[in-house]
Amino acid sequence: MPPWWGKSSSKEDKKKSSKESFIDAINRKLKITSDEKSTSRSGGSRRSRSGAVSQRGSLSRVPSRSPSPSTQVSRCQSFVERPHAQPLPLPGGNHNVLRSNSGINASIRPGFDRGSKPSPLPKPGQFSKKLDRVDGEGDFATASISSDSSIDSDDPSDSRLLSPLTSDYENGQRTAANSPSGTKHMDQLSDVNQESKEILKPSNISFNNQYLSTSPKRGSMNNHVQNLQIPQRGALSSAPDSSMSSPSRSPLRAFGLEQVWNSGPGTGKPFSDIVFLGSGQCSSPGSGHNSVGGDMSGQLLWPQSRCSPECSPLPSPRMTSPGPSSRIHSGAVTPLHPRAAGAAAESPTSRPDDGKQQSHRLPLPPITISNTCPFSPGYSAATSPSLPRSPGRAENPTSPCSRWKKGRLLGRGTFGHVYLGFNSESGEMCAMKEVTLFSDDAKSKESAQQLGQEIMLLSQLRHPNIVQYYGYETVDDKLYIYLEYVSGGSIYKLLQEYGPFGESAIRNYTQQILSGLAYLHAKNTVHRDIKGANILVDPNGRVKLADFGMAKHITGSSCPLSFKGSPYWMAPEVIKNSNGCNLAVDIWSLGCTVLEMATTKPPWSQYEGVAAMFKIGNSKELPAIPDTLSEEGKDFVRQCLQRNPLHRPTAAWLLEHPFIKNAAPLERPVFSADASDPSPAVANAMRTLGIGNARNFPCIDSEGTASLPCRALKTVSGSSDIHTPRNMSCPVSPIGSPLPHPRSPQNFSGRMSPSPISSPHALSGSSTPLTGGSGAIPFHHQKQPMAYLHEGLGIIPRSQTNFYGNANNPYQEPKPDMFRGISQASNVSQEMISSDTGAFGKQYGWPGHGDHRDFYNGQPALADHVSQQLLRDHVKLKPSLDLNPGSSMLGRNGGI
Ligand SMILES: Nc1ncnc2c1ncn2[C@@H]1O[C@H](COP(=O)(O)OP(=O)(O)OP(=O)(O)O)[C@@H](O)[C@H]1O
Repeated sequence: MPPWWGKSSSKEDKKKSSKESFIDAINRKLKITSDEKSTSRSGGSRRSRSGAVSQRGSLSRVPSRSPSPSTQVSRCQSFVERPHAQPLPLPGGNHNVLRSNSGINASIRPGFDRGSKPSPLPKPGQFSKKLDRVDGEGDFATASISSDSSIDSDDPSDSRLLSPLTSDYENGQRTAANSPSGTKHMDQLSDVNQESKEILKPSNISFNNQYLSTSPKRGSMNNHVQNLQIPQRGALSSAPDSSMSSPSRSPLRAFGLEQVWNSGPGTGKPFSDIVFLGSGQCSSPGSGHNSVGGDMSGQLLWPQSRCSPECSPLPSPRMTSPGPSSRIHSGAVTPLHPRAAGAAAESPTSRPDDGKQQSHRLPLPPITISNTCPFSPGYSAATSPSLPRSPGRAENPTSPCSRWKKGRLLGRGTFGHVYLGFNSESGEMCAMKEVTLFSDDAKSKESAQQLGQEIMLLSQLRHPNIVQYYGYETVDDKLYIYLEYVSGGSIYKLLQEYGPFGESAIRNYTQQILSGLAYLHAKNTVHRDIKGANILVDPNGRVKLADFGMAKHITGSSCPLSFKGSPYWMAPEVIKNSNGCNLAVDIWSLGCTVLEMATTKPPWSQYEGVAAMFKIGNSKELPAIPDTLSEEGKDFVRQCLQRNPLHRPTAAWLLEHPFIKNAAPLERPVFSADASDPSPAVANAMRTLGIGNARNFPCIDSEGTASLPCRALKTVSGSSDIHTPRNMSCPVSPIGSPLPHPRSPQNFSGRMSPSPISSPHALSGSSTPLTGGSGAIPFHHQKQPMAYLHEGLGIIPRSQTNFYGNANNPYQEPKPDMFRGISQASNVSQEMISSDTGAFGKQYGWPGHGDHRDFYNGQPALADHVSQQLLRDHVKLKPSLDLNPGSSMLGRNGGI
């Protein structure tokens, strides 16, 4: 028995106990009600109409089985994703195995792996030796662990750029070109270390220059893996550090200072992150793993030591999540449940007599039924009370969400891993974000609250340019968050694959990003991690904001200091810790993202991480802007990159910028001739929900300012006055559009073949330097009295206009003629805007001056008007639904 098993009993007990509290905390956070439970249970008849439904009632309440194998094995799950992992044998041949390289055409292929042979099980001793050897090599890291296991290919700091151990799991090819970099970086680390201490003095950058010392030895690792790897207070974004939670992370991939310092273009490690800890907890770079999470008191971390099993072909028994396989393309993410998957062949901790645990339906029915299955009538973001786990549930295919099977790995993030989910009954797909919960950490309660807050926030969002949240559930020690599946990958990935976008694509994508941001900001919520890696694109060219791990609802009462984001996209005020929690930080990041789309790199990428942050935070310089962008594009970027956040236009304003207004529409409309019909999956879900005529399902326009029936889209899709009807996807379709694919992103840019990543140095030679925030902007200086649209909240007299009105922001000199045409906006939008503005303005004295919108207290600001309208429309059809924003209705809608 491996040595760690000796401790597992007590630790497992402890963990189990703590997990309960963790899950309870989430459930409390999401306001579980017995009504929800009742509702979902009573939905059996309705569920029966949908293949996607679950049958909660089948759950038994048999006490939990012995915990040791399941959790141990599940932690080793990642090993099956390793490059050389063999397909697991599927006992009984009765498997529903998802194997798909495409991820889109996943199909159930019973017995697919029947001929596969498991890899020989490594002996524990071998494993220990391997670790020890690795440890010995890993002492270069003097302090702890940073970062996550994220080798998400979407991430600019993708491990492919860092290590030969990594590879493009999309292409299934190892990327060896950068192989020397890792060693080089390690060698440089000590020098860099000293340099960083200088650079990171508080006088320069406002965060604590503390290093979390931990031993690179496994002793420390033990502590890590026992903990819920989610940063504490305020670190929504900083998910559990996967390097800790998932030792599978390669040290060469570790994101810490070593990457920041070596992330310049010459290093092949662009856009790496510095990892800050919130009060000692790990936070890790965002999916880009260039994200910085944690509060300003965060601590700078050193990269992960070489404890990573990636140094070893053997899986760590302490893996908390699937390891960052460099051949994830292989689709080798086993559909087996973690308890079965890792144990069967890959894990040294597996037990040969565990066959009865090897269910092939993933995820297994939850131990704690947090909510019902997405798309099921009983589904709700709210949850039902925990239920004891039935040992027989693995064999019970009728439990909630049991029809959702975990497919290939889509990407990795700070919180965990994202898999394709497929419902073999309905054919629906979704993205399953898997987060491993370890809750014996003393601060797990707080972490649970954060995670619950993120889920709560997501559940409130519904917009065609925001990845739709469907719901969540817990299975064993894992939390699954179900999201709309966006199959096209991220902008970052497209840039890496196809090179810079053409201006037409940039305009179009930017418009959609802005639409999502306008909606988000209207809810007084800041994303805080806008960048190419966090923006997904579907095959129709529709853009979806994703990764709300750092999102924050800004309440009027407090705005804690935050140091969140991805350094190269991070606004100066965030780095300088001066009012870094404001909506305008997203606008800055958007400007960086526009440059990223134009050049494949964010601004200041010619500087290594900390130097770039220093530049951003302290220099008056603004980045070069490529001449490939039009004057309108350059101006748009200048608007976004104004150092003073108060001078940055709002998202709603920017939607009227010529760069956006003149954006060419998609070649093909999102909606076909029969555009009034939602996708079959949605229609099916609606029927299941008993909502009524799917053809009248209301949609949200891109600004979150309107709620229109889908059928209206056909009419307004050609209108330039409403920003994004053509980009609407209404409503969320877990399957995707049945429409033929319009031009692909590469066709936007006209670049069919990958182009080399342009050097920022080269760019500087052919670019127009930006000179401060108020450069030569033609319309910027044209002043005339006018009304302003503030975050979609209404026409606001000039004298009251402020881009980001709040108590801390003095009014800004308006941007007069910038959006001259706004008052001539369509009647539809005008009506929607003005009708809401009055009430809101009266009630809150908008804008600013201390009063803040509080969408979460039931006050109907315009953005919420959309949700309210949605709900009202639903209620007309289903009067029994609860309109209370805090009720399960929102979650239920979100589950469509
Ligand atoms: N809805 C989705 N559809 C398709 N792929 C997705 C989806 N959500 C996430 N992914 C993939 O998974 C990756 C990681 O997801 P995401 O960034 O949301 O995780 P995270 O843990 O929140 O990351 P971060 O470290 O940035 O906080 C993405 O880069 C993307 O490749």
